[in-house]
Amino acid sequence: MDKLLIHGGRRLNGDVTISGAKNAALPELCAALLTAEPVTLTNVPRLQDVNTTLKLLRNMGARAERSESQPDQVLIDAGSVTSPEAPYDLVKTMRASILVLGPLLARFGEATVSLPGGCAIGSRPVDQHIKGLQAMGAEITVEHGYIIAKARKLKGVRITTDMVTVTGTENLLMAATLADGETVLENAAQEPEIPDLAEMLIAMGAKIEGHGTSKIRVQGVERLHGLAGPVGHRIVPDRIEAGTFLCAVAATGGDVVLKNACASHLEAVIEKLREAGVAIEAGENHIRVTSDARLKAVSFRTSEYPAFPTDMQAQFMALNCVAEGASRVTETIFENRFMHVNELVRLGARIEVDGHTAMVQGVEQLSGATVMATDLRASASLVIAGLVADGETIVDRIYHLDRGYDQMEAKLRGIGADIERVK
Ligand SMILES: CC(=O)N[C@H]1[C@@H](OP(=O)(O)OP(=O)(O)OC[C@H]2O[C@@H](n3ccc(=O)[nH]c3=O)[C@H](O)[C@@H]2O)O[C@H](CO)[C@@H](O)[C@@H]1O
Ligand SMILES: C=C(OP(=O)(O)O)C(=O)O
Repeated sequence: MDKLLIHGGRRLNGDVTISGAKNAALPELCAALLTAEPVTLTNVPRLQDVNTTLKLLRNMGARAERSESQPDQVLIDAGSVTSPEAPYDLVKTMRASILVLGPLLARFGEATVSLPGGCAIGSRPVDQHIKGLQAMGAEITVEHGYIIAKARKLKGVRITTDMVTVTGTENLLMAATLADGETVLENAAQEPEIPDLAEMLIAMGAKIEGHGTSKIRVQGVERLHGLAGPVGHRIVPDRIEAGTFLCAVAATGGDVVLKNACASHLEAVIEKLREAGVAIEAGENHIRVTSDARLKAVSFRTSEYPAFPTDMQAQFMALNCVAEGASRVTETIFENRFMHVNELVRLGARIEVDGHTAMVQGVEQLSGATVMATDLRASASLVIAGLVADGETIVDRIYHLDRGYDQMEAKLRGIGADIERVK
């Protein structure tokens, strides 16, 4: 099993290119199921989750391949889908597989999708996806661990989800594009990946308004067309990858330009970094981060976009571990997203958890050790901690990291980190 071997203490300098967003790529690959014509996506990150989605689409009979000549481009042709099914073997490795449910049901009138299990960060039910599709007229049963959904034709309705759900909004949005009449999604998620998905659907012929706000209106159309051409739809930059690099440079010190990064999608994180003493210059298509002195600890609370993202909680906590003073980190989205705490403590951090809150007392220095990654962003926080720790850190179980970061260790090496992948 691959591990990362890190020798801490190097400053980071230079520039690094941010990849396309995992959380936009996954729904957008699934959106290609809404049409029988080919769809091209560009700026597709090289991630295990993308490979899993491509496998899932091929398993249904679609053509889904990465271009050999242009590796950030993927072509999907769902004209040949024969089996609208997502089996447990593929779904269990990636919760976002649930995103095939809406598109399959809307286009084929049926779908059989394995229920995703819980995961390290929480139980993560999909009841809102199911309730929304039922409101649109689908008959849904759950049998033998599978969601079995049928609908001759989905119908447009007003849906108010009980909470803000990102993939729930995406599933219902995709389903609504081919429904009969108007669907209004109230309490919709506003994460930048949703307007990006909506723009792709609009380019395919969908009629959508209000994306990026909490109320999305969709007028169903008879059919969607493909998105051919060399660009097709270009995936928005990954704000969480960018935020992770900002935290890494903030922690180690240095001067780095993130290219292909969108500062306006990271306002809450950038504000907190500035509060900590990090200099950030936000350009049109880049972000420059400069950090010299020891940072000040900063308290924060995760919440739905545009507030501080839960997907940045672990990485920012790593920063607080070596900052001056005490901070309070409150997680409001997932019930169990402090799995990194015990591993950070093994590196010498001082953290106490009480329910949804972690109290972090900054220390002057962390000391390298072997630690275990438990989920995607927990892994990233351990990498950041390893980059500042004294001596050698080994981060084990990095398959979590490979799920959502595009060549993280190569990118970090490119800006001066001493990090390598070992068996
Ligand atoms: C592929 C993708 O985009 N993943 C992101 C997405 O996950 P995901 O879409 O799974 O997260 P949600 O926004 O749905 O979850 C928000 C909260 O709602 C709860 N909930 C959600 C749906 C539902 O039917 N019932 C229910 O109770 C969840 O358990 C959680 O407590 O948004 C999360 C919150 O920003 C991010 O951490 C993930 O990186
Ligand atoms: C929790 C995450 O992803 P997923 O929803 O794919 O598990 C994440 O990206 O941090």
